[in-house]
Formats: sequence, structure tokens, C-alpha cells
Amino acid sequence: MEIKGIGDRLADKIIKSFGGREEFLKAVKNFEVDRIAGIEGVSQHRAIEIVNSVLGNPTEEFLKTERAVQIYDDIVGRILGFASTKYAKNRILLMSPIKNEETIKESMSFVMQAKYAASHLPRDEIKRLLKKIDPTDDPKPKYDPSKAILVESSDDYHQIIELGLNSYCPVITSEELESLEDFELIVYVYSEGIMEFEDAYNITMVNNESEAFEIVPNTVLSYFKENYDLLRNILKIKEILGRKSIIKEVLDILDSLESVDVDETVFDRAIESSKEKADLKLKDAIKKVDLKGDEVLNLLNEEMPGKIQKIFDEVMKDARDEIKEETGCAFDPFIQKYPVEIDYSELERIKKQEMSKKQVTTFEEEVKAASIISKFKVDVESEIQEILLFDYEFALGCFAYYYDLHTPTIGDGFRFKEGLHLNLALINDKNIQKIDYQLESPENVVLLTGANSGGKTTLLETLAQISIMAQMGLPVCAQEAQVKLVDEVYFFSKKHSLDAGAFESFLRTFMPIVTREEDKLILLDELEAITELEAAVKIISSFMDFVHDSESFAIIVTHMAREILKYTDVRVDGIEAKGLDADYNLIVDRTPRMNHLAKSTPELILRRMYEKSDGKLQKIYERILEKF
Ligand SMILES: Nc1ncnc2c1ncn2[C@@H]1O[C@H](COP(=O)(O)OP(=O)(O)OP(=O)(O)O)[C@@H](O)[C@H]1O
Repeated sequence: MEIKGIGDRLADKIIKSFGGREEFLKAVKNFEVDRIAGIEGVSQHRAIEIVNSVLGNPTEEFLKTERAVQIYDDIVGRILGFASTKYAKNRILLMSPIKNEETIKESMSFVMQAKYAASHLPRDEIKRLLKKIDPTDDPKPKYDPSKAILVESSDDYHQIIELGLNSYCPVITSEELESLEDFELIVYVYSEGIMEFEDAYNITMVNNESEAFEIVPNTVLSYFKENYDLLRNILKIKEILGRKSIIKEVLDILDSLESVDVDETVFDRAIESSKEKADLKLKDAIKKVDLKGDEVLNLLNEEMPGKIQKIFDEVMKDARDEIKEETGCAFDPFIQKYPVEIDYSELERIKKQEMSKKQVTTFEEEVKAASIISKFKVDVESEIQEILLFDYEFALGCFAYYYDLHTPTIGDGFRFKEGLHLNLALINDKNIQKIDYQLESPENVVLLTGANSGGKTTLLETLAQISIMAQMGLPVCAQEAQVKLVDEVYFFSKKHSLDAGAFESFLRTFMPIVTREEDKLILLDELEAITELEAAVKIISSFMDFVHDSESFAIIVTHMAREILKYTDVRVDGIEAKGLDADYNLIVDRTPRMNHLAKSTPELILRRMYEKSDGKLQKIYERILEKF
């Protein structure tokens, strides 16, 4: 693969922005059109051209006229409508016509298999899930200032920096640590173990030879956490497809990681309710106490009589037990008084301690999860890739399914049965007629004549679609078809401009066609609309003779068949209009009759206009009709 087809300056710029040729070629192989389109001055369209030309499939060598390109773009646009992910869209944008028969056949059979699969799948549900698949690359680390890594020496410090862990949380040395309270969690990465901490609930010790995820589990977990929803959707899709997946295990591990938040209100509620109960019990019990004279005297000296102390002891014990029951934590937040008072600073201390403990357990759980889950990363990534590829396949399958495409054979000419223009393929209307047609040697040049609005342009476009789609490796919109693989497709659409500039530019593109050796499919829609009639007749007839003697194929739509036939001898086909139906629609057999010169029937169109108008306008149509 070389970087051909790109100007040197642009190639330099692109390679530079990728940080090297290898990186750029890797992106091309991964169909990363967007990364190239992201470079300043490179449009999406140009990016596609660049990737295609690097891959060796330049579309511009095949699609020779503006209209041919439009027909190709229209086909691609229709397929894109079925794709959901950026990956699939890029791959579809890069589908270009080629001539290698083997590759074309392989691709057609791939699409037909996808069509079969799509026909059996819950398409809407899958599409809804695929719409949510947008994988992020490795997410940027989230910086968490509430945690810290504590190290002993500058060697240890550098080791942590080298692992890039300083982008997850602060890294501090013992001198910088003013208070343990500064952080919710401190991961002490020790080598000697020289620091000692008493009653430090928010510290966890990790050996300095540990792996990165044992110090910061998020180095592994972030990727999975950030992609949680994506993974869930991938799992759902794989379940629908009946494919095996390891994602369920990954999600179970992620789900098992408890949330760090300690519910502080549990503490507040437990304490309030035990205080209320204690107050009631004290009131009841103390009322019944009978104090002796010296006990009353002692009480005046603020000495608690034994009887009352006993009551307090019992009631407070009950209160503490109740709190332990509710919060799972043994502590005493009460001050012995009546009514009982709450020691709020003790309550806060306990809450903080519990949070720290919880932080440490969560950390340990995360390390455990990270160590298991890290082994799944490669598989998870390949499952994501598998689903992106599936989206591409599914889009092609849906396209083939909804448009009812069929594999054509490859042969020496063009022939199709029950063909339909893609515009008409999805319309459910009894007036839509499927068409049979053929263009084969020795009748490789044909004049197509017929009724106004009979469907001549539509037929030309149908053949162009069949040829382009087949060479893109797609099945085609016809029940049966044979296509010839050509090098170039030309489509000249009907232009209404008759000025000299248009004529000259037409000749400039048109005439060199016959000097080229390549096999061509040439479709010409009413040349006489571009030039003066007499000149058109002469140009067309000479052109037809040249094509006739070549390996190329041409259909020429004309209203001047009789005149052209004076100069050359070719097959003439005709689309015949038989009249108007009760709703003034044209009754027409859309399949051309071979060797039949059909009249154009403007009077039928005029009659329809006459019937559908009224008043003055109708009178005018009537006057014109009288002349026919
Ligand atoms: N096979 C078909 N079945 C139903 N409708 C068709 C079919 N082919 C063409 N039409 C419809 O007939 C109309 C005229 O088609 P088209 O423009 O191809 O005719 P034309 O012969 O090229 O006309 P013109 O006289 O302008 O050259 C369009 O609305 C088109 O959708």
C-alpha cells in the first residue's frame, strides 16, 4: 500500500498529523475516514477519495460523468440509511466500484448472506440497540483529589510518575502530608514501611512492587466503567444474535462493586430515635425512684445516687445496642443528662471513620475486580469490533432485504428481468411496473424511443444502478440479471441548456470517449436537448458507429430516431403509450418493445393537462390539441 493519488504537500501534512506513515496507513486500513477528515483543509469527501485511492479503489476512474457520480452517491446514501455506527458508515462510504470478478462475487455472496440473516432478525430492535453503540477510546483518566498516593522516597515517587498514576490523583511524600484527614483515602505505597499510623482508617498499604492497577484500580476499571452502557447494549445484541459473550461476566463484576457512599442519614436517624426512647424510659423509671434524705443531699452536691446511676447505665446500654443494630457500628454518642444530649462531634468522628473504612474496603474490592477484569479487555475489545462489523453487515443485509436485491451473473452484456429503479422499489403501488430489458452484442448500441413520461430516463438510470451496484459488489434490484463488468460508466443526463458553452463542454467530455480503449457503458439521455437538432443527429450517428465497433455498450434516448437511422443502422426500442386511463394517467407498457420505433405522444400529455385544468387555461389547451 503506498500513498498514491495524494499530492506531496497534502500527504506530508496528513502523515505529520498522524505522527508517521505507519500510523496513517493503519488508520486507512481501519477505514478511519473521520480522522483524516478532521485534518485542517480536508473535507469528508476528500478524505474518502484519499482512503479509496490509498486502498487502490478510486471511484473517479470508474464514474466518468457528474450524473454517474450522483447515481453512485444515491446508492451509497440509501445504504447509509441502514447503518448506525460511525465504523459501518465509514466502510459504506468507502464501497467503490471495482472490476475484479472474484472480489465482486465474494462481496455479493457476503451481502446475500447478510440479507438472509436480516430477514430473520428483529430488525427494528437491533437497529435501536446499534444506534447506541459508539465506543470511546481509552477514556482520559479522571482526576480524584479526594484520594492520594503516599510514597516514602523520591525513587518511589518517580516510579509512580512513570506509571502515569499522577494523572489519577495527587502523589505526596510524608513531608507533604499535613494531616491524614486531608484525604478520604490514602494509598501508602511502601518500600521500607517506615511510616506508622495509629487509628488511621483511611490508609491502605500497597507494596511498591505492585502493578499499577493495585495502586489505582481505575487504570483498568475506567475503560469498563465508561463503556458500561455500551457493553450492556452489545450484550443485548449478542443475545439476540445467539452469539457467546464474556461481557455478562464483566458486567457482573462491575455491578458487584458497591458504591462508596455511606448513607449518613442512617446514623442521624438511629441516634435521634434511640435518644427519644431513652428519654421516655428515663422519665418513667426515675419517677418511680424513692430517694432517701442523704441521697437527696448528695444529689445537691452533684453526686449521682447509685439507684439513678443504675437506671442511666441500663437505658444507655439499650440505646447503644440499638444504634449498633441500626448502623453496624459500636459507639457512644450520648452525654449522660436528662433529657439525654447528643455529642455531635463524636457523631461526626464516627461518620468520617466509617466512610474511611468503606473507602478502604471499596478500594480492595476494586483492586480484586481490576485484576480479574483486566484479563477480559482484549476479548471485550474484539467483541466491540465484532458488533461494529456486524453493523456494516446488517446495514448491507437490510438494504438488500428491503429493496429485494438479487445476485446477478457476470457475462458479456447487460440483461435483466423484473428490474426496478431504486426510487420505485419501496413504493407499494399497483402502477409500479417491473421492467425487462437487454443490451447485448452484437446489438451493443441501441436507440430508445417512446412516449413522453414513458419511463425512458428511469430505464437508463435503472441500468446504471444495476451496473454500478454490481461492480460495487452488491446484488441488484432485479429478479434476474446479467451484467458485464466495464471499466467506465458514462451517464449524460438531459440538459435543457442550449447555449454554446454547454455544447462545447459536452463535446469536450463526449468525443474523447470513443478514442479510449476501456470497456464502457454509455447512457445518453436526449442529446438533442443539448444541441441543435440537425447537428445532434450527425453527432449521435457517428458516435454510434464508433461504439458499435468497440467492446462498449450504449443506450441513447432520442426523439429523433427516424432521422438518426438515415445515417446508421442500429436496434431501436420503444416504450409505447396506449392512452389515458379514467384518472387521466398515462397507460403505458414500461418495458420497451424491441425493434420498435415508438412515437412520442405529446398529445396524450396535453389531453391530460386539458382534462385537469379549467377556465381560460383549459380553452388554451383545447386550441393546441386541435392542431394535433
Ligand atoms: N416502471 C415504472 N413503473 C411506474 N412508474 C414509472 C416507471 N418508470 C417510470 N415511471 C414514472 O414515470 C414518470 C416518467 O418517467 P421518466 O422521466 O423516466 O420518463 P421519460 O420517458 O424519460 O420522460 P420524458 O418524456 O420527460 O423524457 C416518472 O414519474 C416515473 O417515476
